Formats: sequence, C-alpha cells, structure tokens
Amino acid sequence: METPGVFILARWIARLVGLLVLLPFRFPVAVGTVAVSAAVWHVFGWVALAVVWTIADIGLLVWWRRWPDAFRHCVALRALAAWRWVWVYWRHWQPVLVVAGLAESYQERQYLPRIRRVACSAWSDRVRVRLVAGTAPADVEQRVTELAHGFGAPSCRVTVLDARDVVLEFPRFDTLAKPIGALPVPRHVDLAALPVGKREDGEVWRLRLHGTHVLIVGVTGAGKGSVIWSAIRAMLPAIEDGTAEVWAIDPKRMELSYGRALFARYADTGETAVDLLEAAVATMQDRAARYAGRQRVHVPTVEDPFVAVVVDEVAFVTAYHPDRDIRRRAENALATLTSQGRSVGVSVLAALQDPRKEVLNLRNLFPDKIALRLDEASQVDMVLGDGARERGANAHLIDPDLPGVAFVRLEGSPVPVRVRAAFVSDDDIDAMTAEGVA
Ligand SMILES: Nc1ncnc2c1ncn2[C@@H]1O[C@H](COP(=O)(O)OP(=O)(O)OP(=O)(O)O)[C@@H](O)[C@H]1O
Repeated sequence: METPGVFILARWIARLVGLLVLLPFRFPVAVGTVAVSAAVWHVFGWVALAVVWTIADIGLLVWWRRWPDAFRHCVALRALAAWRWVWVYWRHWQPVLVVAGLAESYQERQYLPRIRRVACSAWSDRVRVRLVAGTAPADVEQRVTELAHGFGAPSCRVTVLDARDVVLEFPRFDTLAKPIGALPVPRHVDLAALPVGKREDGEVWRLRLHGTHVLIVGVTGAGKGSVIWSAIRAMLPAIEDGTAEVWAIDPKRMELSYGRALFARYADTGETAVDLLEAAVATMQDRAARYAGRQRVHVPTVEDPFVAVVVDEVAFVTAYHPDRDIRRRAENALATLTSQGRSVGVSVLAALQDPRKEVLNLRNLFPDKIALRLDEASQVDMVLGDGARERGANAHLIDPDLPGVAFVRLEGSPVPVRVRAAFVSDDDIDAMTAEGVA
C-alpha cells in the first residue's frame, strides 16, 4: 500500500520544525550571532549592524593576538567543528554509512546512527555518535577503514563511551609525517616513562621499561632501531651515574655495535648471547634471593642497577640459530627473565621481525608491545592483542616512507595510539658515547 503524499509532506514539515527548534541548542553561538545581528539590523539599521560587527571583529582580533591559545580553544576550533559537522559529516553521513553497511532497515524504514556532537582538536575531529538500538559498537569498529575513506580522513579510531555511544576520531592531517629528531636527554630519568617519540595528539610518547618487558615488532626497515636507541638515549644519565645498565645482544652486528661503549655487556654471537642471557638470569635470581621477605619493589641503585637486556632480532637466538642447544637455552633464559625479572629490576627490550607463534613462543610473556609496520593484517592482533585492528591499529597499512611510526596500547586504555619514534642518528650516538664514556 502506498503512503499518501500528505503524510510524507507532514513528516517532512515535522522534521523541519524539529530541526529549527533544535538548532539553537546545537549551535547556540552561531544562532545567537545571527539572531542578534538580525535584531540590530531590524531596530537600528544596517549602519549600526556594520559598527557592531566591526567592534566585534576588532575584539576577536585583539583576543587572537593577546591570548592565542584561549582564542583557538574557544573560537577557532569551535567554528571549525561547526563547519565540519555541517560540511563533512552531516552532508555525507547517509551515503557513507549506507555504503559502509552501517544503516539498518526495519519494516522498510532506514535507521542510521545519529551524530550527537562534533568537536575539533588541533589535529583531529571527534564525532560522537548514538548507535541504532540493536547494533553494537563492534559493528562500527569493523568498518573503520570504510568510514575513514568515506570522510576523507587518513584513519579512524573508535572509542566506546557506553553501549550505544561511541566517538569516532578522524585525524585531519598526519601529525607524524615529518621525522622527529633525537629528543633531548632528560635531566632526571624516569625508567617508567622514558621519552622516546611523539604521539599523534602531539604529546610525548613515553615508554615504560622498569617493571615490564617490551617487544618491538616490525618488518625490516620499519624503524625498530629508532625505538631501541631512543630508549637507550632517554636512560643516558642513569647509565652515566651507574643506576642503569644496558646489556646488548646484537646478532646482526649493525644496530647496536655502533654504541658499544655504552653497554655494560655486549654479545654478537649465539654462544655469547646465551651466556649474557644466563648471566642476566643469575643476576635476577641473586636479587630475588636477597629481596625475599625484605623488599617487594626494586629501586635502582649503583649496587643494584636497573638492567635493560636489549635484544636486536630476538628470533636469531630463539628460532634461527642452527644450534638446537643454543635455541633451547636462549628460550629458557628469556622465559625466566620475562616471567620473573620485572620486580627485581631486570627488563627485556626485544626487537622482532616476524611475530608468528612458531618464531617466538614467548610473545605473550612481554606485557607491552609496539607494532611498527607489519606484513599482514592478521599480525596486528598477534602483536597488540585481540580487537586492536578493529579499533583502527592498521599497522599493516603504515606507509613504508614513515619508518618509526607504530601503534601502541597505553597503560589503562584498550584504544591503540599511533606514535612515531624519534630518530637517533649516528652523530647522536657518537655524542652519547662521548658523554657516556666521559
Ligand atoms: N624513527 C625514525 N624516523 C625517521 N627515519 C627513521 C626512523 N627509524 C628508522 N628510520 C630510517 O629507516 C631506516 C631503517 O631503520 P632501522 O634500521 O631502524 O629499521 P629496522 O626495523 O631496525 O630494520 P632491520 O630489522 O632491517 O634492522 C634507517 O636507516 C633510517 O634512515
């Protein structure tokens, strides 16, 4: 049965009235400005309106020059948000969501998630969305690539606020497109928050090393070396004063040999690597025996320094080495270190190219993982845990021209964050070695 035209017309009129009633609540400043301008023009004429606008513009100009941050926060970003709400999201909402498969139908009516708010930060748009009853946030998480393409953004990330409210975050441009030079060496070393790069939101990316173990995964050329070197650089003052030590395993003899003078121990063959790992286990067990019943947390001192066991290409000793005995001993030592070393100040920072289980059985013993550029989509969840790719951690799509870009999970949040490691050049390492040795 066809719906009579009069009902369709009535529905459109009702929607228009609803929109007009809601408009002042959604865009109070814009509606207020138009209303006041219309009132001034109506009562005093256009000359008065021009004077009011000129005064307002001068006021805004002074505000912008005098308090640029406040102006940006209160005026510029809000105006941008209103513009993008209407021009980007509201205009394309229906076609993009229908094509992405997020529109639901019931009794021949189409139901779409509703935009509740759009807010802009300096680098991204945050679109708060109310989902259609009966759908789940996971449905949106599975369509992040389509949504990003649909709204012309480089990526899309989903934050779930509650069962029916989600925030879609669309970056407007890539804040990590330019390489980041080596960060300044911190004066006071916080081993639980070493500055190693930049986050997509402009904040410093800090890496916890004390009290955890970190696995860096990425294809060759993805920039694993820059994460390792940035972490070592951030520890430099502690290495100098003897409260931290780096024990390095460098099977490729390329990455770490350059800064050899900074390391308390160094190994570059299968045999010496296993000796080093077993020595770390012995240190760990000695501390555990001494601390038993007396102290539960390790505090780095010159007597008991924090030991960072840095392994470049850990699969060399656990999977690729031709000697079975070396592989077995290395795996045992790594398993012991990663399962017991945290509380006694022995941490492992390991790099790995291939995250498949057969290559490294110990993957899950590393509480913190960093996903640089990966080969396959299926590897993302292997590294960052289930659901990471659905939440937008497309590490397999990282541009090969952006080495050092990675996805990580920060403490206390399941949402993966895009980061870029600072690049520590050979000259920087030379300077560090000179300082460290001095
Ligand atoms: N954070 C970074 N920022 C900018 N450029 C970088 C960064 N990291 C690495 N690069 C560039 O990419 C190149 C390859 O990086 P690197 O050797 O660290 O990769 P890798 O993942 O360690 O590779 P492999 O597994 O082959 O050792 C470097 O020579 C450097 O030019």
